[in-house]
Amino acid sequence: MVKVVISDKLGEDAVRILEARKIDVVFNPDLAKDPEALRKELADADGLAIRSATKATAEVIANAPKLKVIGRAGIGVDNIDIDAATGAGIAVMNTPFGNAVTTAEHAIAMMFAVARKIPQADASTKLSKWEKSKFMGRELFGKTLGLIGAGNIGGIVASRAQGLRMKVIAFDPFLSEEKAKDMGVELVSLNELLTRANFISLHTPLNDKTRNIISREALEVIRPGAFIVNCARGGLIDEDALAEALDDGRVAGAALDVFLEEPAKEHPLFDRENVVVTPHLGASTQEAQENVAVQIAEQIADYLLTGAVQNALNMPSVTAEEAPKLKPFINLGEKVGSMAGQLSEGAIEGITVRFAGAVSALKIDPIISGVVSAALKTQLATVNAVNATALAKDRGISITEEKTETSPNFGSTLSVRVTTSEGEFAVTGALFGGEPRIVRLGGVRLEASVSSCMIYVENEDKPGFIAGLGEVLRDANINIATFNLGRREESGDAVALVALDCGKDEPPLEAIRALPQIKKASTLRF
Ligand SMILES: NC(=O)C1=CN([C@@H]2O[C@H](COP(=O)(O)OP(=O)(O)OC[C@H]3O[C@@H](n4cnc5c(N)ncnc54)[C@H](O)[C@@H]3O)[C@@H](O)[C@H]2O)C=CC1
Ligand SMILES: O=C(O)CCC(=O)C(=O)O
Repeated sequence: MVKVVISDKLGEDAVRILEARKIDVVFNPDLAKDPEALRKELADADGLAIRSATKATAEVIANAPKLKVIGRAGIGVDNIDIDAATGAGIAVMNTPFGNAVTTAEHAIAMMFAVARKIPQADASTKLSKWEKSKFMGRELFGKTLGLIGAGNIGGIVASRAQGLRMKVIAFDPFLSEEKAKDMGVELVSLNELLTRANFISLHTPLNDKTRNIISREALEVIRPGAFIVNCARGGLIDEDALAEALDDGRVAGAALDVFLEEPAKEHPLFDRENVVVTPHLGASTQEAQENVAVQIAEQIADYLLTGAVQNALNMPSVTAEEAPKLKPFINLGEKVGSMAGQLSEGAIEGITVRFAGAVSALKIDPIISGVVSAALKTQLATVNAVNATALAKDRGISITEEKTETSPNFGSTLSVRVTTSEGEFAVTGALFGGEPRIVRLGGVRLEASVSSCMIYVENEDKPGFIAGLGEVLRDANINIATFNLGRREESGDAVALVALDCGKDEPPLEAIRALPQIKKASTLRF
């Protein structure tokens, strides 16, 4: 039975959805704080569903040998080691839209809270102080809001702020002028934003480029009296430098939902009058939590049960409709790619995948990933369908795709040509009743199904060879399951693909290579 561990506080709907799809669910939010218990649960788990409390580190991933998918019920994936997951062939998914409105609303609420000192006034009033003159605020109307990052959440914040009649400017190097214009947002440099904005709101992911984007230097040029709102990630602001800027009045106030270290139970910024804080509540509404729980449960179940891929950060998307159509071709691609890889000699320099016939109209990226992963397995221990194309690129191996709409003799064929330092080798396969068949091998036509233990033999086509091969196999006590023959037209050499009942035993390659007419003999494992 497929098993999914939920190690964070996810909406109960996630459990209901997974169980309805006959998935064994372990729902234990305490696991987020107990790495040892999490490791034990993950020993036989296929999926892991988390929010932000669970840290899916390289160590956690290395101890989860069956894990196929990590699903983040939310947006930020900085608590997941994506490189480690990719290296282990684990798909990493998130739910990019489920909590965006809620988080944008929190940013707007925080902007009001810090501008009108609502939390401080609330606390004082409840202490019967009635300090009316102490809590003089600032209006948002007519002010400039500077967004650092204007994607999903920043975009929603922009539209809400425009409703409040604020002028919205943004620093986002990846946002086109056209999109910014549609949003009614003026694109500016970071420096211009810092010097112009009355309110600055952060909405970027945390990465090496954005870490400390509100740096000490940024705070030196910031418009005096600006307010800063951060409902994205703690590491975006240099917290020490912010404390100083708040103290000397350069920054009028800060509203922070996120912190460098979380949970943040004690923090130097907490003592300040002009700071409003919440405990990473950006996504915490019933609506958002239902959305992300339902979405991630469905995405995980779809992936584990059908192969559909949605919102993955490390693999191409495949819809639930595409998945069943692709599955047999991915399987065919793996067999053909593996055979081409196993029969090539020398370092692989390039892999060309040619799609002919109906298959050319399908989404081919997942098939290519399967081909490349299978072809490179002979050379790279760590390759898998998730990291294959990236790994190939890394090693300077070119991946080329070719498509033709027609396939003369079959509905569809898939050909893989592997180019190496020593030459090239090509294999073509087709589906017969949904099962992979090899229909061309090294330029020779034949028709062979693929089984777990096979040998490939090239020999001078002279009488007596097959009998000799049969004797060698008989002496090794290995039964021949199927025997497929073809002939190379130009040289007249024969090619044979022989399926053997050899289990884990090695076929007697040395004895086969000693046969008089032999030119080449290789074992193939699938
Ligand atoms: N407080 C909370 O509970 C929540 C926080 N978040 C966080 O909010 C942030 C934004 O999320 P989304 O809007 O969904 O992401 P998104 O990916 O839709 O938007 C991010 C935007 O940042 C821009 N960007 C990337 N690098 C940049 C750089 N170096 N400088 C300026 N802009 C840059 C991108 O072009 C993009 O437009 C993320 O960090 C996410 O983790 C998301 C949900 C809840
Ligand atoms: O799950 C949460 O409460 C945090 C959400 C969040 O930070 C995100 O989705 O990036």
